[in-house]
Amino acid sequence: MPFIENVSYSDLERLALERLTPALLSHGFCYVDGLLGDLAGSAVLDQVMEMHRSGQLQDGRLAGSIPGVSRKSIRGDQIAWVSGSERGCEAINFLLNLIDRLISVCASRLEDKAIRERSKAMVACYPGDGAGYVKHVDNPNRDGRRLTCIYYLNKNWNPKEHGGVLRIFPEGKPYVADIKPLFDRLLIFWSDRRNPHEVQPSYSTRYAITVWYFDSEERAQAKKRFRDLTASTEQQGSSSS
Ligand SMILES: O=C(O)CCC(=O)Nc1cc2ccccc2cn1
Ligand SMILES: [Mn+2]
Repeated sequence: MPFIENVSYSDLERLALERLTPALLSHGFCYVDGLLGDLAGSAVLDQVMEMHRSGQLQDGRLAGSIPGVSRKSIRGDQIAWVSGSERGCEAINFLLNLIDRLISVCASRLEDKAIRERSKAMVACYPGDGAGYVKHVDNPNRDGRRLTCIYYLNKNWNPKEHGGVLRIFPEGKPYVADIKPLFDRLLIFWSDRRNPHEVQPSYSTRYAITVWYFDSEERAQAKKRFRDLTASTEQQGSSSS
């Protein structure tokens, strides 16, 4: 299905240079509305809704379980990881390519030039049962994730009625930033301790697609630490058995 590329590269480049990069450097986060336009944005929404309808979204996992604390009270999202090449993800793939182009223009001017790779896309749905996501930092311990990019898909979202606001608590700043998860809105922020954030309880179905861009050096070091850790635990395991 051919998509109308409603933003030429120059628009995209201008958006990245004149708005996204300065905001990331001064505030540490920024968002853009009307990224794809209604036609392409709705095509992405339709594909996400079909994934939800067909049961492809599963409960988000926690790093560790806490006895007596229900997972849903910490994070109530249902997720699926997609590369974009799957059948039925063509519009999602179009979105990911556009965000890749935006970030590659930004990366050439941001504090580190090593933003070269990204995660798969995490398609997320908060089912609207009052679940949210407690305050957290995406990358508290240098796992390689540098930028968090979240594309929201929620038409006619009214926070007074539906909640679901993403609240960012910028480190060291006297204010918080309340971001409504509005349709065709792209939010970008530094993934590390500069941006603790929470999703407030959502009372309507709330869809979003997230990708994380890695700093290649930090990612390589994190992978090495993980390899060393698993090697040493296996060694201990074999020596104690
Ligand atoms: O939907 C939003 O507005 C943001 C939700 C959010 O922070 N999701 C999220 C999801 C995550 C999944 C795995 C690992 C870390 C994660 C960190 N954050
Ligand atoms: Mn997060």
